[in-house]
Amino acid sequence: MVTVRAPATSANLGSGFDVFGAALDRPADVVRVEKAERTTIEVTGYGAEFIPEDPDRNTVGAVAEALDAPAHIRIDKGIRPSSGLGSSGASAAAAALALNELYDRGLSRRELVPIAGKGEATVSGEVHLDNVAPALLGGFTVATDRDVTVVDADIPLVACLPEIAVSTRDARDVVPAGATMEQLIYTVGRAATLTTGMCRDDPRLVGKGMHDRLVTPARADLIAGYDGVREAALAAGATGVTVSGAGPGVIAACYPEDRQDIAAAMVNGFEDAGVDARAYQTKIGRGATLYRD
Ligand SMILES: Nc1ncnc2c1ncn2[C@@H]1O[C@H](COP(=O)(O)OP(=O)(O)O)[C@@H](O)[C@H]1O
Ligand SMILES: N[C@@H](CCOP(=O)(O)O)C(=O)O
Repeated sequence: MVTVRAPATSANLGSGFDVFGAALDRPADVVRVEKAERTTIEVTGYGAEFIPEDPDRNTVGAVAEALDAPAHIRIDKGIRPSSGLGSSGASAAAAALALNELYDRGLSRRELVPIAGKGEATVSGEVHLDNVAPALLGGFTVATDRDVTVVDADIPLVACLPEIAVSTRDARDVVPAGATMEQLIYTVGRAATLTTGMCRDDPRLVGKGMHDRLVTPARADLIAGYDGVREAALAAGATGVTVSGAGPGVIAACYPEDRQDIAAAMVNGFEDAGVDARAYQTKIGRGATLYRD
């Protein structure tokens, strides 16, 4: 039996739609695999009642197929589905690493990124690697269709998860079809600022670079209370706040000493809008961890 813990991830980080991603220190999914004649899936944990066990509809099914690695796959969800914290991607990444080990496929973590991406595509409708890349490789990742660049950044974060669901598929429908030259210049400036901040472990630059005028405003409309939560987090010391992935999670960058106040401010901000929420005080963390029993 092989067991893998794969972390939650926050994709986009505002200015890096479908490209930037960060592994979070917590929460995480745990996936256990055993060889079997055909793939079967069992799901327990946070939000398990909303996750199909049919291999054609669970992200791990496509991964098992792509690796030609039929298995009994047990998923213990630590990351709520439809959260914006890369829940579906974490399971796919964990399954890719676990099945690669179980069947001695010999693929590197980088080679497993597009395979895990196939699993992610079964639920979001399109391939995007910005969750599975950090889930497998850790750190801050810049994922394009050709390559993934990893920065082992050390940035404190607060991820706040309201008790509402937004599916990635639906949130992709509100993404604008195009951009003006002015919007492109603004986005490139912010993305470059964020990347520089990651390379320097500088929360101020990372927060500044999270600001986005293109995709985030459309998605913020799907999250009850978003504007109030953002204002509250900034007032409590956050250096930047944006929608995590496709939402409804909201992510804030900060200095370590402000993390607790920011977490409380964000939860209160959602409460003011009549929405229950929980906050994770976290930081950029490592990629999936493999255990062989
Ligand atoms: N292993 C899995 N873990 C989480 N969600 C899954 C999994 N397999 C399929 N799903 C489905 O994927 C959807 C959630 O994925 P998505 O909308 O991308 O949100 P998230 O940000 O949580 O990844 C839900 O409809 C859920 O039922
Ligand atoms: N780039 C994707 C990321 C979706 O992340 P998730 O955590 O919400 O699955 C998008 O923005 O659609």
